[in-house]
This record gives sequence, structure tokens and C-alpha cells, in this order.
Amino acid sequence: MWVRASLRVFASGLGNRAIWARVEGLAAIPALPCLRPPSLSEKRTSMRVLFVTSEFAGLAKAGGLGDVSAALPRALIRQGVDVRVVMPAYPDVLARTSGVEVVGELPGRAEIPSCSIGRVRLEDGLVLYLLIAPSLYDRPGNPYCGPGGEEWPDQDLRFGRLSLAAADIARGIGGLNWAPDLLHVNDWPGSLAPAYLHWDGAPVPSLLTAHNVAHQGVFPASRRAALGIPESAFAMEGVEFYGNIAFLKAGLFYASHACAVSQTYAREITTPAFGGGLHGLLAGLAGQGRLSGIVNGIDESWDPARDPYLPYHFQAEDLHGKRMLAELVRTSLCLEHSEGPLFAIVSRLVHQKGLDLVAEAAPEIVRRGGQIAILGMGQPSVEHLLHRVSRAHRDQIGLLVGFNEPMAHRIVAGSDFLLMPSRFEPCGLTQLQAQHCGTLPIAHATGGLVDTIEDGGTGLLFEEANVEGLLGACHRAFEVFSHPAELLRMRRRAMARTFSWSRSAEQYRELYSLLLDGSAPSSQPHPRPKRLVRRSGLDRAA
Ligand SMILES: Nc1ncnc2c1ncn2[C@@H]1O[C@H](COP(=O)(O)OP(=O)(O)O[C@H]2O[C@H](CO)[C@@H](O)[C@H](O)[C@H]2O)[C@@H](O)[C@H]1O
Repeated sequence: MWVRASLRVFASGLGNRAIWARVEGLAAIPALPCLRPPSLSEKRTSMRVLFVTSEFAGLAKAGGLGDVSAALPRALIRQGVDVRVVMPAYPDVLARTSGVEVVGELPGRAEIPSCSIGRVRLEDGLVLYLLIAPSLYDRPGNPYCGPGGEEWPDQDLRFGRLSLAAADIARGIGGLNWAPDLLHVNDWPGSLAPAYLHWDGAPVPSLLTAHNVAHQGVFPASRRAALGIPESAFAMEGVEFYGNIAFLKAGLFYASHACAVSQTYAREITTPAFGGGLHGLLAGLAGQGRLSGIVNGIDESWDPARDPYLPYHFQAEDLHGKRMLAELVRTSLCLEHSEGPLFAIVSRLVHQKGLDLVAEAAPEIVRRGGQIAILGMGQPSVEHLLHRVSRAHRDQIGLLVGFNEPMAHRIVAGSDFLLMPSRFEPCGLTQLQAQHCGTLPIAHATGGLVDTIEDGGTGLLFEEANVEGLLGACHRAFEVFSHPAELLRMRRRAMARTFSWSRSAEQYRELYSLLLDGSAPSSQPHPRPKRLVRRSGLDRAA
């Protein structure tokens, strides 16, 4: 009962601090000590989970979901969960993996074509199931768009294929010698999976993590039959959303449980301002204890003392390498030498990220002696705004358009401050990476930014997402920068924080356990698994 009550608070995020602390306590259960980190395949496993994603960092990444997909399953495996990943076999994925073996076949449904399942075991033992459907996935570009940035017109079939494959694998179809106890789907591309499970009468529990409810996978109602959606499901209690089909809405409706990537965002999306029209459904889930918030972690490669992308390394006690990196960034972006603060932006260039506010604030930042290093790509309108302001201040503002992982690490690690005026931010990873490198985030107080930045301690938050708010925080940053002892205190405090994936993985594992043994509030009762499930120091034979 204790866990169930905690989960409900955890889920709804109601500010009862006493109970909340107990939830935090859950997250703090230490992992078993081990002298040598075992390889992923060596660990004894218990729960079987299929992690459904459209991105995977290192193989095909468009944003933060790629980072999460590459890190969270590995962290879960280290905690004894048998997690495997299913994703489309984009050309980049096939080019960057070797030894892909075709191990199964999946039937099509309606206009969704059949596909083969390729299996590859990555070097550390993580198993990926790759959906080989050349008519859908053998195209250039990133997971969602062609090389010119245009979205593919058949996105519904591309990700309907992913969703259906996940559901079918969970039902034991496809010829794999493995089936999950639970499906963990991510964002709208996997969101029809819980719906297919429901329509096919398969009692497999599912968790949907929403990394960003602004992206919902909305398609015309006329596509219903093409996706194999039963006519009766085109209803408010189903896939229908303002006369269209919405993958994310369907996932939220049919999944056993939903999760957002921070507690604050989990609360925010139950309101009209952040819920993207889904706030009613989300508030209902929260009321039933079926909406949780689990904050992301960051990859271990973001350690400034070891990061392979950094030509100079540093740590909190000796920041010489950080200064060398700042110089390298200035040179790379053709900025002039300066003793003033260097502000960083590494971001998708989209409306969400509030970079139009940076374009407005930039002349004042430069006037006070600051410089700005920007790396990103995205909407042409945002790129254009940033181009204009960087051209107006050539020696002080540098803009690199493109996706460049080594440069992202150098800019984040070498800068003094990170600008993150996001209008909304479900979790945010860059502010975690920055703090780990002693780069203080200046951020709008929203979503995961509130949950992960300590205002005045490890960064600077501002309340209103407007240029006055941003400039107010930048003025505070200049003050901090002009007091080296204060700057050092904040840097050290930021660098001392840990944002490890093991903490998030522990919370996900706990949630999986609760869903599997039926004690978490969920849309439907699921049969208990036949194996032993370990929970919070309490062993229960299921
Ligand atoms: N041009 C570039 N070159 C190289 N690297 C680049 C880059 N632009 C961005 N990156 C990297 O991509 C990642 C982006 O992370 P964000 O959290 O900002 O993700 P995003 O908004 O895409 O994801 C959504 O999902 C994530 C994951 O849950 C949430 O944290 C977030 O709030 C939500 O909006 C970071 O690792 C960053 O360093």
C-alpha cells in the first residue's frame, strides 16, 4: 500500500512534500556494489521489456529521444531488466551496425506492409530489433524528414508499422524466441502499439513515455482503414482527436500508464497551456494515478575529465582545460579573443526553444561584453533570425548550422553559461550536460528546467518567457561572472550534481514492477508474471 500511495503522489505531482520525500527515497535505493562493471549480457535478468523508439543516438538521432533511447535501456539492463529495443532499419542504422541477422517476419495489416525483423547485438550486448521495410524506411534524411527538411507524406504508415510491430512482437508473433512482459513505447511514433494490443485482445501491459506532447502524430480520419483501426475506435474514447486520428492520444488512452520526462512537466501537461489539447485526458490519468514524471539522466561520455570529444580535459579543482576549450570555440566560430563571458546554445532551432528571445537579447549581451556560440539546426525561420543577428555582430556571435556532436560537446564544455529560454521544456538534456561541465544554465523556469536547475546555486532561472525575463537573468549572469569566487562556487556546485541514468532507470524499473504485478493504477488489470519480481526490498512470488 505504501508504494501504491507513493506512486499516486509521484504520478500526480501534488506538492505534498512529506510523501514526496518518500518517493525520492525510492529513487535513492543504491545499486548493488560491484567492482567491475559487468557487460550488459552477463547480468541475470528478470522482467522482459521491449523499448519502442524511432531514434537511437549513434545510429539515427534527431533530438533528445535518441539520447534517451541509447542510454535508458542500457541503464535498465545494468539493473537486471532484460530490455531490447525495436526501431526502424533506416539506412544510417544499417550502415552503422554489422552482423544484422534476419530472425523473423511480421505480417502487414490494411495498408501497413509486412516487414522482416533484423536482430543485432551491439558491442556491449544490447539487442536491437530492426524493422526492415525498404518501402517505408530506405530513404535519406533523418528519422522524420528528407534531406531538405520536408516531412514524409506517409508518416502514418511508417510509424503505424513501428507500433504494429511492437504490439505483434509482444503477442509472440514474428518468430522471435523472445517476447516481452511489458511494452515501453516512446512518443507518438510508437503510440499506436497499446491500441493494437487492445484491439487484438492481448493483455500485455504498456507504458507510454511522452517526451513532448506538442508532437502528436495527427492524421486525417480518412486514414483510419489504412492503419487497420477498427471503426468503433474512431471515437472520443479511442483514437479520435478533433475529427482526426492522433497517435499520441490513442497511446495515452490505451496504455496502462503514462509518464512524462519530469515531474513539473507531468503537472504542466494537465493544464490547457501545456497539454496541447490533451490536458483533459492527461488530468484524468493523473487523477487515476496513471501519470508519472521521471526525469532523464545524461550519458557518461559527458564527463569533462574524460570526454573523448574534448581535446582539453578539466575538473572542478582545475578549470584550465575549460579556458583552453573556450579559446578553441572562439577560434572555431571566428570570434575575437575576449575576457568576457561566453554564452552557449546547442539546440534544435525550433519555436519551443525560445531562440527568438535570444536574437532580441543578443545586442544587449554583446554590449555588456558577452559572446555567444550557437550550434543547431531546425526551422528555417529560426535559423534566419539567428543568422541575421550573428551577421550583425560577426566578431561576437558565431552560428554553426548543422548537427555536430563533437562541436556540441566542445561548446557546452567550454562556455561559461548556457542559454535555454525554452517556452516549454519537458525535461531538457543540454542543461544537465552543461552543469556537469560547470557551464551555468540560464533558463526559463518551466518543466524539467525547474526540476534540474537550482536557481542561484547551479544556474539562473527566470519566470516569464520574454526578453525582459531573459535579459534579467543575463544581467545576473554578468554579476556572477564579475565575482570569480561566486562563479567558482556555482560551477563547483553544478559539477558536483549527478544526473546519472541509474537513478532514472531505478524509477522506471520500479514502475515496470508495479505495472507487472498489478499494483500500479493502470487502465486494465494485467495477469501477474510468473517470475519473481523484486520491489523495494520486498520479494514477492508472482
Ligand atoms: N545541432 C546539434 N548538434 C549536436 N547535438 C545536438 C544539436 N542540437 C541538439 N543536440 C543534442 O541533442 C540533444 C537535445 O536534447 P533536448 O533535451 O534539448 O531534446 P529535444 O527537445 O530534442 O527532446 C525532447 O525529448 C527530450 C528527451 O526526453 C527532452 O529532454 C526534451 O525536453 C524534449 O523536448 C542534446 O543531447 C543536445 O546536445
